[in-house]
Amino acid sequence: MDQQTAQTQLSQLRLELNRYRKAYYTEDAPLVEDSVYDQKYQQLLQLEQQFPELVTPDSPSQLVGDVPASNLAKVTHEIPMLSMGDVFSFAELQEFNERIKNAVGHPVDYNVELKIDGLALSLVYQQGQLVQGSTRGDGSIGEDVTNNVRTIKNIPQTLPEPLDLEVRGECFMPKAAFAKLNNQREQNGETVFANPRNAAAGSLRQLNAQITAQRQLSTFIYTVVNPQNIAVATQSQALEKMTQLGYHVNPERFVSHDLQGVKAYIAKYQQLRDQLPYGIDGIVLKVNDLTLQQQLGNTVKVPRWEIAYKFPPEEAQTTIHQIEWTV
Ligand SMILES: CC(C)(C)c1nc(N2CCN(c3ncccn3)CC2)c2cc(C(N)=O)c(N)nc2n1
Repeated sequence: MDQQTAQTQLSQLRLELNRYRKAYYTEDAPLVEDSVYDQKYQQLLQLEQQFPELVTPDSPSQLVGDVPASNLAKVTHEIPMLSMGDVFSFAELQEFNERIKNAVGHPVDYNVELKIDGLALSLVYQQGQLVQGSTRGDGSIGEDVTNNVRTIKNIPQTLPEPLDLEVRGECFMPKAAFAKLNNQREQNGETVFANPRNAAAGSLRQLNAQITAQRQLSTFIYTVVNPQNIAVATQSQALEKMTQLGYHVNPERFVSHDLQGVKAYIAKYQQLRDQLPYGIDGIVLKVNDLTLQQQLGNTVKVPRWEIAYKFPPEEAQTTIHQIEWTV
């Protein structure tokens, strides 16, 4: 069968199966016999194994393999994990900059960071000991993944200072680990993950931490929730301090005094994107001065002092060019 036919059949099967699932799980009114659902589902799995590049995140096969959220204990975030405003053009970044300049009354420095394509993670430490790891969830209530984060090698279990701290970052699966995992799953006749972000989410949200331990997850930490505890005045100093405390912080960052530097950074990483050993889906601009961040405050869901610039979706990856990166 050629890819085109497979694509047509797969989208038809996804439509039917998602419709059956919806009827079965939400309207509690099955449309077809289980045997019909299973037969079509097996058809989908076989086609996806033959054409893994055709797997999409909305495929019914992407829902298995990780624990349904309901099985993990819930965690309430004392400080909500806010969303990020998104823009899709440099002109919109300039508007953002103008808004900030008007609100603050003068130009400001921005800390510019890569936007890692993973899932947000919160880590709580008491007296320098890791006591809780949780996912973002809906921003207020996430899932307890403490046992699972203890298996992630670049998360410090103990800090060099007895600090009470909450840090947040992105949990991701490196591209090489993702390729290896999907090959293994294909060999074992299991479903494959559509992309590294789904693979990271499915691997982190496991009831069995031993499964997480085999998935080579990684993190980049990007914020301290209570920076007053580490005596820093800017986002860039906070990231330096977190590096000293043993956290894995993304090195591709810099402080920009104007948007020209940001423009060059965007061009550089849009070029380098498919050579990075991890997925990115844009860049993040943050007012560097933490006092100004407080003054600017947050809207209900989004801080006023940061903005994410999203790259256009990456074309389907065919090969992964790896170059040595200091990560
Ligand atoms: C601390 C703030 C709120 C400014 C913040 N929030 C972030 N995020 C919030 C929204 N998130 C989210 N996730 C799912 C649904 C809605 N929002 C996912 C993370 C950041 C994500 C990255 C990254 N990916 O590399 C980053 N370098 N800095 C961030 N900084």
